Amino acid sequence: MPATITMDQIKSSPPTANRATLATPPQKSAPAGRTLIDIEKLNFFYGESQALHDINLAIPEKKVTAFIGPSGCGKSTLLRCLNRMNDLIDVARVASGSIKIHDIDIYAPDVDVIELRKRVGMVFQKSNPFPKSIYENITYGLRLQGVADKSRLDEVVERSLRGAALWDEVKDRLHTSGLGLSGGQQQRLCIARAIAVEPEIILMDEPCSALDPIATAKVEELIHELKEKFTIVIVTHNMQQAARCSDRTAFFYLGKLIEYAETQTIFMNPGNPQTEAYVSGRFG
Ligand SMILES: Nc1ncnc2c1ncn2[C@@H]1O[C@H](COP(=O)(O)OP(=O)(O)OP(=O)(O)O)[C@@H](O)[C@H]1O
Repeated sequence: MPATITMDQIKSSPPTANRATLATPPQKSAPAGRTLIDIEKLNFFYGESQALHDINLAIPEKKVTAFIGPSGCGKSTLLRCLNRMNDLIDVARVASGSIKIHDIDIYAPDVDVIELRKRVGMVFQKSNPFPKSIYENITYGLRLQGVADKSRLDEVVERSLRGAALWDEVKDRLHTSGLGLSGGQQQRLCIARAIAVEPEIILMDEPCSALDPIATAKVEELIHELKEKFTIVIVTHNMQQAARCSDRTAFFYLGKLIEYAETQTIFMNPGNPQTEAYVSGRFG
């Protein structure tokens, strides 16, 4: 079972006073299920250019939440805010607002970012296995944490590969290069690598955009299975994929959250004309 984020795990010291001074947020759509990630009045800039405007979003646990919207609307930026990957970009900054996971502000100065990224894993658009064996790809994160026990590593490799629906295809070639797998297998290997360290949340940035329809179907099926254990947030350009895979959908336009609701509502009965125009293919 994946571990739950605790204060001790993602924080290196007790809460600071500044967290309590955040302004009361305006009302936001309530998620179906317990809120795990709570985004409040988030304003984000690249240099002088504002990429996200006053985002309020409550993401439920153990569900799949899709971010959709036309190119440049800020989907990936918001996704990367959730595990502070944007910290790696010099000009990027959260100007105001907060993102809380289990009620802990992940931008508080005392948060251990490495620990946060362990709890909030990421799978990218293009699969990026390390140029190492399948086995070493999966065990890399654990070894960094100092785990050396072979039977424990073997067990994690099998569990992670089974979890990523890849075990049967690779169990006889664990010590061959991960780069020798097909594109779809490589993406599932990256998912296996992400779940090996037992995150609670998995962020996926267009995970199927480089895959053919068969590999895409496998990853979509996998996403469906993974939500039993993990909270998943997925960015996708593919409307059908959002409709098939997700429980909740957030539609963004020009850096603003336009509508957030049950996926079925967004696609069948959207409340906003811009959402309606986008999901029906009239723009974007
Ligand atoms: N590293 C960066 N430096 C400066 N501006 C950036 C950077 N990354 C993204 N932006 C800008 O921020 C805005 C939002 O980009 P983002 O990539 O989040 O959008 P997106 O909705 O994910 O787009 P796409 O669907 O094309 O991937 C865009 O105007 C983009 O040009």
